[in-house]
Amino acid sequence: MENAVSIRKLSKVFGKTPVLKALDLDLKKGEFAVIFGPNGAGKTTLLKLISTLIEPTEGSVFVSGFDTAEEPEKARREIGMLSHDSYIYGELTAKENLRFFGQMYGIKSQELEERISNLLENVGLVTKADERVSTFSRGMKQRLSIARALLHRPSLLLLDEPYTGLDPGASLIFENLLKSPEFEGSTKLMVSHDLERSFALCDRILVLNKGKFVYDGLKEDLSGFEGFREKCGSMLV
Ligand SMILES: Nc1ncnc2c1ncn2[C@@H]1O[C@H](COP(=O)(O)OP(=O)(O)OP(=O)(O)O)[C@@H](O)[C@H]1O
Repeated sequence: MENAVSIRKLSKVFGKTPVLKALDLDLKKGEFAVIFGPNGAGKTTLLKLISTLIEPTEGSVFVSGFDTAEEPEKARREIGMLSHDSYIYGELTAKENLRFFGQMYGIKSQELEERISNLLENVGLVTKADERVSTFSRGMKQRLSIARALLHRPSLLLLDEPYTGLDPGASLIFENLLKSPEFEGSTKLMVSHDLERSFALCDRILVLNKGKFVYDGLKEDLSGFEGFREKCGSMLV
C-alpha cells in the first residue's frame, strides 16, 4: 500500500541557515505520529513543506503518492492543515469563511451547507455562525480553524500546536473529532509541546532536533509516558 507521506532527503535552508537536513520519513496510512522537539528545531517548517506552503531547498515530498512539486493541487486536496496562521478571514462570518473554502474545494452547495452546519455544531460555534470572525476570541478562531481544516474530509491531517487557545472543553471536542469514525482512519502528523496529551493520542513518536530526526519509535515499544520521558527527555532540549 502506498504511504500517506513519503519524504526523501528533504532539506530547507533559510538564507544561509540550514533548518532541515536531508530528512527521510514514511508515514503509513492511518498512522498518528507526533513530532516533539525544542523551539526552532524545524517542526513547523517541516509541516509547511508537506502542505506545499513553502518549497524545499532540496529533496522531495509525496502525499498519497502525489509529488508535491509536480502535482501540488492533488496533494493539497488530501491535506487538512491546522496551524498558527489560521487562514480565516476576519471580515467574513464563520459560515462565510467555511463556504468560501468549501467552494474552493469544489464541494457541491447542498452538501457544503450540511457539512458546515455539522462542523459548526461539532466545534461549538453554532450560535456564532453569522458573526464576523474579527470579533472572535483566539480560542473561537482556533475552533473555526479546526472546522476549516476538516471541511473537505482530508486523508492527511497536519496539526501544528492544535491546542493553542483551546479551553479544556474545546480540547476534548477536538480530540473526539480526531477519534470520530470520519477521521479515525485518516493519517495524522501533529506538532505539539503538550507532551503528555499528545503521547496519549499518538501511536508513533518522532523527535526532531536541529533539523534531524533523533528518535523515531512506536509508542507500544515504550514503557508508557514515563518510559518515553526517560528515553527521549534529553533530546527535547
Ligand atoms: N521564513 C523564514 N525565514 C527565515 N528563517 C525562518 C523562517 N521560518 C522559520 N525560520 C527559522 O527556522 C528555524 C526553525 O523554525 P520552526 O518554526 O520550523 O521551528 P519549530 O521547531 O516549529 O519551533 P517552535 O517549537 O518554537 O514552534 C528557526 O530558527 C526559525 O527562525
